[in-house]
Amino acid sequence: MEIFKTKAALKAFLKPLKASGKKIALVPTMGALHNGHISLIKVAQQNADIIICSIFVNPTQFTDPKDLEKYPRPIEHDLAMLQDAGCNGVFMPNVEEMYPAGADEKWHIDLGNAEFLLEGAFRKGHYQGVTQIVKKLFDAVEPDVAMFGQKDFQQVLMIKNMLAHFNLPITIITCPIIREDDGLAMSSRNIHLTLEDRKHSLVLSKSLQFVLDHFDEYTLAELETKAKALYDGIDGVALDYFTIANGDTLEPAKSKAEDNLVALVAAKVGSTRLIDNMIIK
Ligand SMILES: Nc1ncnc2c1ncn2[C@@H]1O[C@H](COP(=O)(O)OP(=O)(O)OP(=O)(O)O)[C@@H](O)[C@H]1O
Ligand SMILES: CC(C)(CO)[C@@H](O)C(=O)[O-]
Ligand code: BAL
Repeated sequence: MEIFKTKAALKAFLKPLKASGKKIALVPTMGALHNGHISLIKVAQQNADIIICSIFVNPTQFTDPKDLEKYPRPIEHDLAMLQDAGCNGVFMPNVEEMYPAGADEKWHIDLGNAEFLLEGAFRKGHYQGVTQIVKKLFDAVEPDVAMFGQKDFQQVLMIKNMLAHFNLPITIITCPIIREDDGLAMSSRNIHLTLEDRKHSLVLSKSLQFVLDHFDEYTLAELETKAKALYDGIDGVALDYFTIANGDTLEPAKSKAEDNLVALVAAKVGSTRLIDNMIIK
C-alpha cells in the first residue's frame, strides 16, 4: 500500500494506471477508521481496480472548534486497517496541501434548499465545507467512482448536488450503514461515549427501528411523536431533531404514500453528537 502526502505524488502514481485503463475508486474519510469505513473499501473493490482512501480531517466543515480539536487521529491503526483491507493507496495530505491559500479560502456553491435543513441547520456552513473538500479530493484523484456511507444521508445528497453543479463524470455509490451488534451505527465519534452514554446511545437506532416496525399502524405525526417519546427521561440525551422526511428534499414527509421516505435523527449523548437514519421506502 502506497502512502501519498501530496497531490503531485498521488497523480504521478495514478497516471500510468489510468492510461492502462484501470478503474479508480476514491473512499474519502476523516480517519479513525472502523468497520463502516472498511465496508466502503470492500464495496469499492467490487466496483474498481485501484482503491484510494483519503484521510483528512477537514477544518472547513467543522463549526465547533472543540469538535475539530478532539477529533480522533489514530493514524497507525488506520493504516494497518487499510493495509489489511487491501487498499492500494492512502492520500493523507496536511491542511496546507489542501488549502494552500489558507483554510478561509472562498467557496460557495448552490446546493439547494436541503443544505439548510437538519444537519445544515445545526452545523451552519457544514455542507459548503464538505463539498469544498470533496471537490478538491475529486480533483486530486479524478476517480471513476466514489463511495459514501448512508449514515451521512444528507451528505450524499449534497455531494450529488455538487457533482451536478460541476457536471463531474464520477459515479457515487452509497453504502449501507454498518452497525454494532446492538444497533448503534458505527462512527468515529463513538469513541468519546462513556459506558453510560454507550447504553443511552441505543435510543437512536431503536427510535428509527420503531418507525420502520410500526409504519403501517400509525399516522406520520403519531410515528414521530411516539419515536420522540422514547427519548423522554433518558439521562444526558438531548434530541436535536427526529424527522420522517422525503429522501430527495429532506422536507418533512407530507404523506405516507410518498415513495422515498427516510427517518433521520441527531442527538447529543453526553457530550457526543450522534446521527443516524433508516430508509423506510
Ligand atoms: N457506520 C457506517 N457505515 C457505513 N458507512 C459509514 C459509517 N460510518 C461512517 N461511514 C462513512 O464513511 C465515510 C467517512 O466518514 P467519517 O470519516 O466522517 O466517519 P464517521 O464514522 O462518520 O465519523 P464521524 O461521524 O464521527 O465524523 C463517510 O462516507 C461516512 O458516511
Ligand atoms: C466526506 C468527508 C471525508 C469530507 O471531509 C467527510 O465529511 C466524511 O468523512 O464523511
Ligand atoms: N461524517 C461526516 C463528517 C462530519 O461529521 O463532519
